Amino acid sequence: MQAIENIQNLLPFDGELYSYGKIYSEAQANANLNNLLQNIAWEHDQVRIFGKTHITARKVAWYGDQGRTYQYSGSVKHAHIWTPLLWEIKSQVEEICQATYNACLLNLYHDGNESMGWHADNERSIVRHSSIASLSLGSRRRFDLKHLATGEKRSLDLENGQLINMKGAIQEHWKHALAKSKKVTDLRINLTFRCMI
Ligand SMILES: O=C(O)CCC(=O)C(=O)O
Ligand SMILES: [Fe+2]
Repeated sequence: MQAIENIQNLLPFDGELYSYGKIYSEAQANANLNNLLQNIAWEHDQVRIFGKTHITARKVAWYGDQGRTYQYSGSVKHAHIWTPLLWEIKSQVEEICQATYNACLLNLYHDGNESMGWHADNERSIVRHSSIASLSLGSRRRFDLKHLATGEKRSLDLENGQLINMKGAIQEHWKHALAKSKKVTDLRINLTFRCMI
């Protein structure tokens, strides 16, 4: 893990993106992945595209502070209460990113066929310009960013145990996506810690 002073913004303008590198050893990252596979209430997501509801192959889960519901993607999400491990990871991520979070969206990609399309996390239910910390566990996958106005692109290979942090105006000016990959045959879990209104 790098000291916070050494961390550089990876975006050229209009927002902030930081990578803290791998915050867990390979063994610890694998142990966390296995724990989350077992103990998270995974379910398939529903997304509406051009008015039609689709069930995603990717699985998701919402966790957060007790009794909270969140407006997200046009529906109300009831958050499960933090598991002991999620709470521990949240505390570690808060310390590294110097921010506090009250919710976590988890995504489970079974292999490289499963992906996430271009989007910004710019819902009104997210505190404006707040930090969204994103922890990767499992298979290495490519994370792409594209500036809305200029088309400027950036890409990062996200490793097992790597933590990144999106902040400031990034969600207003950049979209991001998790690319498909034919080469990836194993699973990946991603955790995004968020500050919801
Ligand atoms: O899996 C990833 O790295 C991306 C997840 C993401 O963009 C999101 O949950 O909003
Ligand atoms: Fe996102």
